[in-house]
Amino acid sequence: MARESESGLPIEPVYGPDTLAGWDPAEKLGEPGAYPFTRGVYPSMYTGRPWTMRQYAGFGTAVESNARYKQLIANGTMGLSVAFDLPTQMGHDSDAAIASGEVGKVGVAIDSIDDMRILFGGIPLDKVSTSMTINAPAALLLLMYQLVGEEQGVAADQLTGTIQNDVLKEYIARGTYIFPPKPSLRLIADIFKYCKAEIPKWNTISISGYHMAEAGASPAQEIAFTLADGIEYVRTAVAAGMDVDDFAPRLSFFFVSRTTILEEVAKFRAARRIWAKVMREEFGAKNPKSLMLRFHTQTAGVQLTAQQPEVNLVRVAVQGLAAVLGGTQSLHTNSFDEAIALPTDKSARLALRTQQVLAYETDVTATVDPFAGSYVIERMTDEVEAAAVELMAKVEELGGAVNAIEHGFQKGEIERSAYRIAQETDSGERVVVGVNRFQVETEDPYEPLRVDPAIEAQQAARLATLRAERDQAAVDAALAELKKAAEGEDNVLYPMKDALRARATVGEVCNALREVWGTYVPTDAF
Ligand SMILES: C[C@H](C(=O)O)C(=O)SCCNC(=O)CCNC(=O)[C@H](O)C(C)(C)COP(=O)(O)OP(=O)(O)OC[C@H]1O[C@@H](n2cnc3c(N)ncnc32)[C@H](O)[C@@H]1OP(=O)(O)O
Repeated sequence: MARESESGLPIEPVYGPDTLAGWDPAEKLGEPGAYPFTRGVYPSMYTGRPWTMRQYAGFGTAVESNARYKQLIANGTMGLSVAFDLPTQMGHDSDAAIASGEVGKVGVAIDSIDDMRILFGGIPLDKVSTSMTINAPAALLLLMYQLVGEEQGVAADQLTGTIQNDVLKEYIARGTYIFPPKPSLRLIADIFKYCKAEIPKWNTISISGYHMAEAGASPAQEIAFTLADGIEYVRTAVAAGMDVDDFAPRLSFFFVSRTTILEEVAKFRAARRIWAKVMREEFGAKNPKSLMLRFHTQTAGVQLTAQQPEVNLVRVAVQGLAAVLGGTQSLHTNSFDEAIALPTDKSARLALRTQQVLAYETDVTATVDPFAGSYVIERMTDEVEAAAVELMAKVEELGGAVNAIEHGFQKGEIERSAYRIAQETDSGERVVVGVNRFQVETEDPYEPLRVDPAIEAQQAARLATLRAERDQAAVDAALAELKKAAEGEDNVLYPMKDALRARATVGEVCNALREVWGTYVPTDAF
């Protein structure tokens, strides 16, 4: 009997040559590194260079996070990935009333250029690529990174990295939005233009399905809604006067990797094929780099369990393997204790070691796209692609990603899928080892890492010093210029950079924009 995949598609007990009757490898696959990029974005893939091992980290103050980054680099990590605390993500200073209790909790607290300088102290920005998971205030953090680079003597055209900058999925699944869709999209177009002119090697956005998947989206929904968001961004930038080949090579993506290896591999391959077609056929992109869907992967946090947490090491290895077999460019493997608390030094190291085993002890990196031609993988790739394309057509019928968000479409679909998963887990139909089967009577005690609550007061004291020391008139003048640009059509990033250089804080800059653009309030249907 056929089993159902996570996307609700059939998985037959046996596939054979008939499965691929009429299937044309030239059309469906092409060569690795060539249209439609099913087999991967680079001709040599990991035989030329392994994926970037990029562990998401950050907590407490810039001092603690800087120490963690140095430890990760010493252990062999290949790129940095910064987690910011919620106040920073929402554009509030650490001493704002609304920040109370959250400072430094889920990531590092960054209030100003002073914190950013400490965060990257002793880390040469021309040698490392840095991803920053920041959305509504993405422009601010990017500019502060550029300013720190300037202080280190690193020219902007030498900087490499990524800002997440994907506000549409914040409305759908993640929640750290500030402004309404229209000014948010305008800000994103300003970022694309600024990077093209000033920081050309920067990946300007990481269009993310990960959080939708964590909220319950199936693999087909995950790629459909993510690619639909991608289409909205491309339309926005084109409408703002950019040539598609001027910004599309620097778009990047971010997906989850679950324990269901076969469907995940199919998903990654299908996503590449859909994006290549959309970019060529709908947007007329000519540069092959514009057609390449490059992506980061994080292993599925939602599949980790607080029960028997060491079992998560095994899950993460399987999930990481799926990402590598699917051709990811960059990977974060979760730490086994992440269902309980922030990773300790040891668990963060073990997570990285998992990637190193995959890269250097297995043979899956010895040949490109090892699953190509497999009856089941090629069939599933076609089926996930068809399911995703169908969902993307529904988004189009609703008028594109933003209108569909305002109708509550993506959220509703994801919630239905999440409900199905919860029901299957409750009934035992979906086995979760250690949770609904193979439990133990008593769990081993576990001592999680805790963030020191005193850091909130420390950050507030730093802010008080900063406000006393800086040239307030210069800050006020720069913020006034920023507001003027936000009211009109000038690129806001240039006056924003002047304000940040003058030591305006994250909260002050975001408040200036809030005054002009307002804030987003979800609609009832949402
Ligand atoms: C859950 C949590 C939350 O808070 O909610 C989160 O969201 S955490 C979210 C965390 N997010 C992230 O960490 C996102 C990470 N994203 C990225 O790093 C990027 O956007 C990425 C996916 C495009 C990967 O970039 P990367 O620099 O690591 O890797 P690339 O593939 O671009 O490779 C780096 C350079 O090496 C070259 N290169 C790589 N492989 C090959 C090969 N086989 N042959 C020839 N060249 C190659 C590339 O062309 C590129 O150079 P050139 O550039 O010159 O072409």
